[in-house]
Amino acid sequence: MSEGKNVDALFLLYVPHNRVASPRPHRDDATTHIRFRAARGDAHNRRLRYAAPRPGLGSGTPRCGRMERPPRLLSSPLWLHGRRCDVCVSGAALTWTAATGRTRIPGRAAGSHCVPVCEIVGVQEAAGRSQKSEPGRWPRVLQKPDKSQQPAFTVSYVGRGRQHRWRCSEVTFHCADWSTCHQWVQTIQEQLSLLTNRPKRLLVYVNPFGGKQRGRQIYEQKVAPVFSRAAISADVIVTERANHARDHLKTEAELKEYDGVVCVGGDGMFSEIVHGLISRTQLDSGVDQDSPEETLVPCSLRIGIIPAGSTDCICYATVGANDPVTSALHIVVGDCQPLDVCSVHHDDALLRYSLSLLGYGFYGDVLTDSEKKRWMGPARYDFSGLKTFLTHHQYEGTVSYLPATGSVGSPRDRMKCRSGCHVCQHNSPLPSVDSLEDETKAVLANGGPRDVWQVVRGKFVAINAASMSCACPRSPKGLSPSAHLSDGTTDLILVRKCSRLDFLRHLLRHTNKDDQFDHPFVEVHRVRRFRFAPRHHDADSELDLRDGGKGLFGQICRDHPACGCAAPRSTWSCDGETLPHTSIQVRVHSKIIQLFARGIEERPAFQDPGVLYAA
Ligand SMILES: CCCCCCCCCCCCC/C=C/[C@@H](O)[C@H](COP(=O)(O)O)NC(=O)CCCCC
Ligand SMILES: Nc1ncnc2c1ncn2[C@@H]1O[C@H](COP(=O)(O)OP(=O)(O)O)[C@@H](O)[C@H]1O
Ligand SMILES: [Ca+2]
Repeated sequence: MSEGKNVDALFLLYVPHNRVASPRPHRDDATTHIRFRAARGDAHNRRLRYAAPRPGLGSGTPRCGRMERPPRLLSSPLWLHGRRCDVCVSGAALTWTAATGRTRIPGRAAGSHCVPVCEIVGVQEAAGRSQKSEPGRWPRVLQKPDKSQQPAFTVSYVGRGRQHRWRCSEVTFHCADWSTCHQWVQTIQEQLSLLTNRPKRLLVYVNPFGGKQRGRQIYEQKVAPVFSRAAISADVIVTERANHARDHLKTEAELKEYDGVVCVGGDGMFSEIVHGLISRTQLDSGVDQDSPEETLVPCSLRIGIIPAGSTDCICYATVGANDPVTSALHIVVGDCQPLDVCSVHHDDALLRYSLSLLGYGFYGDVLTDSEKKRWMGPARYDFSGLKTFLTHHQYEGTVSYLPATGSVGSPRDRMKCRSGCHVCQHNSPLPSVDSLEDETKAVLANGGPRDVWQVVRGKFVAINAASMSCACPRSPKGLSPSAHLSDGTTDLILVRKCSRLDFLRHLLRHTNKDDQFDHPFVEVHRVRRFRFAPRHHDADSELDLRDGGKGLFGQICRDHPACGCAAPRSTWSCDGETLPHTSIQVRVHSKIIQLFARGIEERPAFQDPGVLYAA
């Protein structure tokens, strides 16, 4: 969800009447455990203040900085770390302020705090002593309230750490009596139940062998507690083989029962989920995926990625961090980030879909070599990367591409895709004719902008298509730093024949601020489609590759490029999987899937500035 959508969500939260004081239906919901009941007018409740929203409010910017005061639903003095606080919840935010200047809360820059309702994870009654959360750590499991102890409730909420990491923070308020405590819990839960974008039931696939083989522990120790705090129920499947998740999604899973699908693993595991969901959606809609000209039907279920793989580039490029708790919290708050998907065909057969990197030459060779060294874990890429760099092969072929005419932005404009990205918003959906400039209308009247295929022939060290930045811990800015998540294009990077030293210079620029495209042997184009054909393309040699490219013929040519028996070939790597053909056609399909993410936040949408509403 973008910052803008956050703001919209806050507006939606304004409640048109005093819900708290009115009698309400009894609801026993196994998931949320909300029990509505009439408010009692006893002595304690008189200390609670209920306020109906005033007409005309709610038009201010609902940030936690200075703003118009939103209508309060409930406010009362409570105790935090033994000190009195004025606590208030509105449809927009939970706020608490130290009652006097002298009673400032230790460890806080100022005595006022604000948590937007849309960033509250959950609320629970929690009796007992005051509880302090440890920054960066998951709060310990709360004890069931012991009625003989002091009544208290704990609010868990999104806290922002460094480098786009989120953590589950918590604050525990102590109340004078249980009645007050119940009222607070009910009121906050009621506001949370109005957030319709939040998932309630998830289907989770865990790859126990991805990355450092910690997928299962990561889910159990870091993610499940967050889901449980948010009252999300999950059906968990630990995969038993490659493509288990894909096949289950494609044919068996009762998708209607879920609000989203989550994978715990790396980019390869995410790719399985995407293939399963896209195939299921196209099958259900009667779309022939083997036809490169078919328009794909977008998938309705959102996908969450809990990073537990080797590269985790999708997570890094869509959230800004590869941190399981951060990703779990993006799922809890119900974020939504559309993504482009490239279909990769060989003639009239779909080979795969690609979301991040489609690479031939250097990255294809790294991937092929690294697959034999899976036992090394994520380090296999460094080992195979060095080996492939030293062999320094070049591959001959023809690249044809269709430039993304009419789209905003270019690969070298340094406009990074961030939360609420205007390039992605502008480039689709297509603008209505009325909104176009006269000049554009004239071009359209003359038959539209001409789609002219461009052709490049030669020897290449690498041919890469980056449909997103492909930022990852190895290269925090990525293969194409200004590529966009959902602009309907992919950045085609051609690294022509060059010396090993020049290629090293190019690679090193992926790790510093210099422009990796600023070399005479590198060109980059933003495209909607492209094709590649290796030199001496013929059907028989494709068959060799279909056997894994490991036939005697293929091996000799790769190892002895000068033998003259045929041009050496690389293999395409598609999001970490090798393709069985070298001759391919690629087409970008815009916004076909959606993630539980919001794009990388430029600045936090909400901060805890210590200054709240203007008086
Ligand atoms: C001298 C230092 C040079 C450093 C250059 C680093 C450039 C790294 C760019 C990496 C882009 C990665 C794009 C992501 C691809 C993934 O889909 C794929 C599969 O991931 P996973 O399932 O998690 O294993 N990963 C790769 O193809 C790894 C490429 C690594 C190349 C060194
Ligand atoms: N239970 C399993 N056993 C073996 N392979 C699996 C299993 N579950 C998934 N896979 C496959 O493992 C591959 C790599 O998984 P991934 O989670 O992406 O880890 P990594 O990032 O280390 O490559 C994926 O292509 C997926 O198809
Ligand atoms: Ca893109």
